[in-house]
Amino acid sequence: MSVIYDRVALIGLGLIASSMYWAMKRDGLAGEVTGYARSEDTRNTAREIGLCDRVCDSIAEAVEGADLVVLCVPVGAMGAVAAEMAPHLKPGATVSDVGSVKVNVIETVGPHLPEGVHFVPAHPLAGTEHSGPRSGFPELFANRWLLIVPVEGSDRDAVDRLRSLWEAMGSNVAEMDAEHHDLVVAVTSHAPHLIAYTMVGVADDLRRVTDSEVIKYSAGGFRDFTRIAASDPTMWRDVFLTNKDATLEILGRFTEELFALQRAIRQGDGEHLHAYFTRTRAIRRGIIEAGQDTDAPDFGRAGGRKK
Ligand SMILES: NC(=O)C1=CN([C@@H]2O[C@H](COP(=O)(O)OP(=O)(O)OC[C@H]3O[C@@H](n4cnc5c(N)ncnc54)[C@H](O)[C@@H]3O)[C@@H](O)[C@H]2O)C=CC1
Ligand SMILES: O=C(O)C(=O)Cc1ccc(O)cc1
Repeated sequence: MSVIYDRVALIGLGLIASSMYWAMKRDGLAGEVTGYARSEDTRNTAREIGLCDRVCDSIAEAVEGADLVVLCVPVGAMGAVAAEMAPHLKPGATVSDVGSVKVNVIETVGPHLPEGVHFVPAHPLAGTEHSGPRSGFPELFANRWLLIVPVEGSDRDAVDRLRSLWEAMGSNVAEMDAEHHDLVVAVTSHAPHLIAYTMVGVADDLRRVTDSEVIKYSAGGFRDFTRIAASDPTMWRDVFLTNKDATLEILGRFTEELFALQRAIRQGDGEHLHAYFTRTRAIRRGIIEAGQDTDAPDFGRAGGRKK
């Protein structure tokens, strides 16, 4: 594949930035890629493992001359990072990010960017419970969604170029407005993470069940919860603090439904439980039949896993 950006700067060298670097380098999508992380330890690790063509000791040096700058730091750090780099951006550069929340990032980053710099926020719906510079791998984005959230006046060419980079890294790209994005991910990602954190916390509190039993007898569902609950605490603290309204809205609805199911169990209302589970099963089957579950094994269904 051919070079899409001559110079790319990655700010924050963790799971997402390192996966982007390995994917871009594997397929020759970028010329020189510079990197910066706040901690010296992280910068040294990056140098040691060859993450980035040049690891810089300041943001100014990293973004100097870059055609694309991607902010890959926790959502709560985006505004401060944008303020620090803004005076050093090349006119005509594109600034993007990979944050899990979009309204807050647009509000905190946008005002710092000078005229003539194109802001194209984005969010890869791909990740793992691992973090840091050693955790990335080039296939992370393959067959995963990448949501682009253009801001008012976003330059069409800048959006299309960023889209072509993510498509070249294997993503399926869709565009969405910021409020809608934050509500969608509150349902599909943020509330589920909080539920997993809570369930693992409950198991940990329940002294009558020992840790070894929790691990030994974990069936699929709880095992997934423990994996999710091992995710980076800083990243997830920032997600909940910055996607507050949408997450609280979904958790409010969740609690109401949970109370209704709790009452059905207490009252022995099997009809309610059966009807509820029948409805949720139909939703899952609908997703698989529509070929929208890129994770599900392909049991010969039409469409199958996206290639
Ligand atoms: N981990 C995941 O599964 C996904 C994460 N995201 C988003 O991507 C972003 C990055 O996440 P990860 O790569 O997972 O995080 P990570 O924890 O692996 O890496 C974050 C990096 O940012 C650096 N950093 C933190 N504060 C900084 C600051 N003020 N200035 C410069 N560097 C700073 C850290 O040292 C670290 O190198 C977050 O905004 C997150 O919401 C998006 C999709 C999936
Ligand atoms: O590891 C998992 O199950 C995830 O859900 C990964 C993930 C985490 C945060 C995002 O904003 C997008 C994807």
